[in-house]
Amino acid sequence: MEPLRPAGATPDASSEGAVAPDGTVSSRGAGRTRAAAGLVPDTVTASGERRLAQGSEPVCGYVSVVVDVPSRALSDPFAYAVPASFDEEAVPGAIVLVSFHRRMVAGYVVMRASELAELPGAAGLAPERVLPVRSVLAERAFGPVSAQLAFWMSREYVASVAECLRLFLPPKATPRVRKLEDGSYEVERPKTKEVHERWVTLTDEGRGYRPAVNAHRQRQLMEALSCGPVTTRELNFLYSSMSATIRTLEKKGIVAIEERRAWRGVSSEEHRLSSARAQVPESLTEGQRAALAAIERARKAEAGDVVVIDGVTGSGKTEVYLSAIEPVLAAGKSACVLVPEISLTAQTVGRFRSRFGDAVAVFHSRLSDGERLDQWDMVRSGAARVVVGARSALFCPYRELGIIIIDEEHEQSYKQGSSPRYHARDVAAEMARRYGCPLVLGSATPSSEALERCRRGAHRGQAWTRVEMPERPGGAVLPRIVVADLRREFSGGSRSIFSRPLHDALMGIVERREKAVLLHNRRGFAPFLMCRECGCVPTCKHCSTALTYHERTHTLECHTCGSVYRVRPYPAPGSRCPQCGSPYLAKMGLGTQQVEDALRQLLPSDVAVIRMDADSTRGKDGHARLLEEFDAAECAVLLGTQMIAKGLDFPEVTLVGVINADYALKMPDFRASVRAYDLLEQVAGRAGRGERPGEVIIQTYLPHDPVIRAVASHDRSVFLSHDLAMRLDAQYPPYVRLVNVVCRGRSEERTRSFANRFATEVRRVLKLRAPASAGRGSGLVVGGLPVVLGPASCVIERAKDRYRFHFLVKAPLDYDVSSAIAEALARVGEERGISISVDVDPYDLM
Ligand SMILES: Nc1ncnc2c1ncn2[C@@H]1O[C@H](COP(=O)(O)OP(=O)(O)OP(=O)(O)O)[C@@H](O)[C@H]1O
Ligand SMILES: [Zn+2]
Repeated sequence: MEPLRPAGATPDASSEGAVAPDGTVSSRGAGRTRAAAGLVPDTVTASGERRLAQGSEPVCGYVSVVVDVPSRALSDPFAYAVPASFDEEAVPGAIVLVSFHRRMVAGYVVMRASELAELPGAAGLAPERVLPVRSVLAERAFGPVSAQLAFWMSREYVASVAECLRLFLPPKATPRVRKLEDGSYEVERPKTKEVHERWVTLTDEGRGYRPAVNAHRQRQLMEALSCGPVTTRELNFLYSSMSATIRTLEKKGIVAIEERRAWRGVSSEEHRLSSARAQVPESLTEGQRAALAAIERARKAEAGDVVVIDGVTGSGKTEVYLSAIEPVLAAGKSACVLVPEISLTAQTVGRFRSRFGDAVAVFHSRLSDGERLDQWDMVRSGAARVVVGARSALFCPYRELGIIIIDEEHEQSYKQGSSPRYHARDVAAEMARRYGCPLVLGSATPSSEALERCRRGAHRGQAWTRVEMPERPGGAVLPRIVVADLRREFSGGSRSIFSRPLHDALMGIVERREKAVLLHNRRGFAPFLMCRECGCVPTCKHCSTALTYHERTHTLECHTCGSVYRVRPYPAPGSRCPQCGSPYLAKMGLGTQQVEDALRQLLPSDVAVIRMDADSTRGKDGHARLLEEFDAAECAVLLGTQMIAKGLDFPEVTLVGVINADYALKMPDFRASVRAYDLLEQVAGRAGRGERPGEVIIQTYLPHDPVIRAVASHDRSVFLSHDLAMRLDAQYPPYVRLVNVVCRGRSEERTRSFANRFATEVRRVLKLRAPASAGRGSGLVVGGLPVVLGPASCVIERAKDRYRFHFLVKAPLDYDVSSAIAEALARVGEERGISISVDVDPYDLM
């Protein structure tokens, strides 16, 4: 056996701890207020402005304003004076127009004081140097807690305060200030408008009114109104033009017309899915009662405690959420429920609406601007006190937040992929702390971060408690799991997509007229090589990650440390598996469409084959339509990518098949196996949720991998003990914190050298901050000093014509790594043509 040899770089090991000559470094104080330098600009056009401050107006107070300019360096607020005419509007939360460095910009008021010296950091400023607020662009858009949260997020995620504050604004409300050619400025306002509807109601007098026998129209109108108010739009639609009749009866005082705000996005569209209702169950399971008791304790404690519901698939977590929200609403407070974007289907939303009616606002990415704005206003006005949405629903203008619930807590989609790169779980925990309300995290496969915090019992001063729900209600049992060993299938001469066990099970479904779900996962697919005979996937010698195959250069590359290995994949002569020497070291890849074709060939034509992937679900109701089709079919197979794995509750599904579990297993990322485990456990959970028992068939070349063994035995510890030992050994979360810094630029050389300078600066800052007691060369992370790894090329080396280099910082859990990076960033400064992204607690290391 000949080992693969590195042909390129070796890992950077130059991060040595050393005693700093001087332990302290001055840093920019967050929340300090400065004076904005510059002259009052030329003129401002009054487009959209009600009025502008006059230079001579008396000053009635001072405000701290965060200016909305795209620079990380400008996070500190600046002081402005409040002219008397804006006394009432220039309050914290308002958006104002101010002049800043000779131009006009929008800014957010974060504090107000009557004397300049009362603003933090403004003590030394001379009042005559402070410029006036020129105009108020929008009334109060966020409250004081939101402002504090934005400052917290800015520090935690090394992002500008303005960009964090923007999260709390009404949808599309960020005003743009543009300089026109003639030197004047124009404020572009959001274009979305409110919609009002006219409602027709019977007056008290009208109730006894009997129209004349021949007054046909009037009789129709009276009948339509007998059950309650109706909109003029509906009346005109039902009885083509009712306007004249309405006017007549209004004059007589029989009906009244009232204008009300219409809430777009609360479509009373029928949910045809059988499972989109949530009847109150006759009794709760023991696990459900225990979970509710823990949530109730957290609610009473008012300390922002966290309850992790560790409940197997189908254990009834949704029912726990619904029951936990009831006392919150009874206390007059609001509830925020986050679900993964993919779960925001008729099924989940229907369950909440069937329990709480129209008081449920919903946020998902398919809403139009108008719908989004209305849903937001519904929350602000108090008309909706339950919000169900994807991660951004955290930032709604809640009236007294009383509970935050995050379903499928382990989901990667809770991490925002662009700046500010926050994680909804951590922001929610901080919000829970500030509001003193419980945070509930539910999952069948809780994240290792959540489990570790529960094991310790606390995190950042909040209590973390885990409650198990090990059983499905009503006697439903977890499905039987069969592992189909593809190596044996291959050596037995089979080249089919379906192994013998999966083939037979599908035939059983056809015979019994049941339903099956087939998973073909290709998310984040990076080409890799795998031995078709022994299942070996070449991994890096310096890192425990799978190597990525580069077709052009015939190399395997490690994207964590940069090592490069030459390779000849099958069918090139000389192809050899590094483990068993087999010539079948082949590139892996198979599309969903190919699987669909094979299914149609295999199954009789009266079996519905429904494919759900990014292509087939385009369009507004793509998902719902396909699910309804599956629901309505008598006998069907639902084939899809990971989007079919979660949350779906179809009792008639008795078979789940996984085409190839190994795509999910071997990704160049330390979280690859936990993602594979989560996915397999979730998809397996779609089987046997009803009365009939379920079966799961997992096809794999790696039947002995701890992930497969854990799923097969319904025993998470088989996987966890292996995964956690690896993470502790390699120093990965949940034992340390990671920060991934990516630098992008058109010039490869300049980007590389910038990344080097930045990494060097980070190392310097870390050294300076190290306590004198830290020994020389101490590179320990757990309980020791942070280390910097890299820079190296990113997995995706070049994207959109930009070269990408990254370095990783590993720091102890309680180390303030964000401020160290912020300080290093301030020292290297920004460079033209190079963009930097700082990702604290990253999920995507590609
Ligand atoms: N106490 C109960 N008695 C009877 N049926 C219940 C009870 N609680 C929940 N159910 C039903 O059990 C089914 C599964 O519940 P639910 O979808 O909430 O599971 P889940 O824990 O969210 O599962 P997953 O993690 O797989 O999404 C639903 O059809 C629900 O109506
Ligand atoms: Zn490596």
